Amino acid sequence: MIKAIKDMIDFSGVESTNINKSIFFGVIVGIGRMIEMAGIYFIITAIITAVGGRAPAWQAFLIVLLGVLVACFAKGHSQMEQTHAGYFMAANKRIAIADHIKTIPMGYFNENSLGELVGTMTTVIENIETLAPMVMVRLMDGLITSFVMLACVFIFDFRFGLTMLIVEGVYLIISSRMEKKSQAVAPLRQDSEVKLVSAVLEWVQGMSIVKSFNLTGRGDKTIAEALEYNRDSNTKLEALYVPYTISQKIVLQIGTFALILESVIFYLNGTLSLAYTLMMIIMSFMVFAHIGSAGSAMAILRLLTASMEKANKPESIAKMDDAGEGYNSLKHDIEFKNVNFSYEKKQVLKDISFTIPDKTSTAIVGTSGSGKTTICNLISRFWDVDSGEVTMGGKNIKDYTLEALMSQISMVFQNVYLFADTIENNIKFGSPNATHEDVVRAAKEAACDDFIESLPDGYNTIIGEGGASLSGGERQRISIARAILKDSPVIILDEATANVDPENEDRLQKAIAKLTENKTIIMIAHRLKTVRGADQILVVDDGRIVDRGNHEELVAKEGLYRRFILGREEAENWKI
Ligand SMILES: Nc1ncnc2c1ncn2[C@@H]1O[C@H](COP(=O)(O)OP(=O)(O)OP(=O)(O)O)[C@@H](O)[C@H]1O
Repeated sequence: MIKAIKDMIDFSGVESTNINKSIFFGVIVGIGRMIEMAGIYFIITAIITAVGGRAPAWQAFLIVLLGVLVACFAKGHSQMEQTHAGYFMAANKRIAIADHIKTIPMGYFNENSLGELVGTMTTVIENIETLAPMVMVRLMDGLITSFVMLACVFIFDFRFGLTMLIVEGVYLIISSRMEKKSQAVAPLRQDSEVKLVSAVLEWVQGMSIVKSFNLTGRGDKTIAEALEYNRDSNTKLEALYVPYTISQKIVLQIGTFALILESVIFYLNGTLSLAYTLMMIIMSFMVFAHIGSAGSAMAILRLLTASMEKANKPESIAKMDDAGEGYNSLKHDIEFKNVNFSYEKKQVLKDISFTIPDKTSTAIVGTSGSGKTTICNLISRFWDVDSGEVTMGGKNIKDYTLEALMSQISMVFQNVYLFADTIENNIKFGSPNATHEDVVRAAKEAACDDFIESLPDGYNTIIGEGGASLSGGERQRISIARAILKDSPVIILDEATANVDPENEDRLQKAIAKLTENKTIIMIAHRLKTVRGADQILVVDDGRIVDRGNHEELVAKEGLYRRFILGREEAENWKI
């Protein structure tokens, strides 16, 4: 239990101050309750003895009122601090995870399900958000107040103190057994909740496939299994708790009964005054409330430690080495020197070497799966090379911080992802300080100003998640506007023209020309027109550069490129 409390304090970070404040106010609540009890005792004495008329009873009533006020005031503050700590520690954790995720290699997403991360960021942290401060406060103030009360009762009459000590001792032994027992089952429950989120996420993401291939059976089966696992682990945990919570309740009821019985016996044998007897009978219903509250918190303790372990996991993923410096070269030539690269065990790039001179354009062509996208991903350090090196501006890209490197590169992907936000914010994504005028200028240059203006809310139109409410071409032009606004010296284009209808192609070509003006460009191009204009063409086959040169040089010699061109000219109307 001590370790669990220590873990919670570590997890709460800067918010531990608020939790401590909440515990402090919790103890004040206990003191308020004790004042109430003292007031009740004085009322009883005043009524029984009737010495001094009505005044002592009214004065005693004021003491009870004081106790109630102290308890209410402290309870309110304790609750406020607790809520603040919960929401802020959860928010801090989510931000810390998000910051960490930005610095880990993309390989993590190959090996781990996205749902696992989403489940951690949502359900798991939400559990901690609502439960952790409450458990800490109940546990700490419950234990502290119970011990203070126990000490007071001991001083008042050691016979009652002894009974309370035995009852609370047995109660704590049962609670700690329950806490230990739940150690094995609680992580299963957390795991099952994450699995359920994963299953639902996968099902929703693949909805179009589910519909078009009528695979409802398979999708439903995955969700049904996740639900079953969730139900079983929840039932198992609850079943484990039941005998212990029943025993806890019985022990406290016996404790209350024992205190009442003792009061009656001691009164009858003349060792306890009537006033004390009545007060003890009333107190016997109140003295165990705090230990009961601590016990119920102990039941949730393991669930919380399991949640915290899960929430801490993403931050333990090894970061990419980011110890570099800022980008201080004016040049942006890129060089691959004997680069080898594998995704897990599969080697994809094999001893690749080439140079892209500053402010020139390079088209990468090759068969599907030959490694074109991988080359682009290594330039932006989405992954690190296995051996060899990639340099930019004459320095290994690992010698720059990730932020410095990414500030030099803009990417226009084949599948554009837009965030569920306004069009303006999507364009401003890489340049948060840009003004509205800058956004409009970039949109005009990317040939998307017309369609944006025709939308009911113009630049303030909210785009559906992933850009679902726009056509492929519209999404692509917005992503070009985003890149134009960022104005980086290096542009990576991955089949940027693939989604555009012939009508818009001209405008898009102009947009791309504007984007790439005076820049170092690497493009995975499918259109002959684009490839033809490149200063250099790299022909990739099975992870190797098998040919390089400009269009004229490459068509003049026998090789893969020439075969591509001749074959595709006939087959696909001049598309590579
Ligand atoms: N994230 C990944 N994890 C594991 N293997 C991958 C990953 N991405 C790509 N690969 C594999 O690496 C090889 C090269 O992929 P890459 O995407 O670089 O090819 P490409 O030439 O761009 O293909 P295409 O023209 O079809 O887009 C392929 O065999 C692919 O299956």
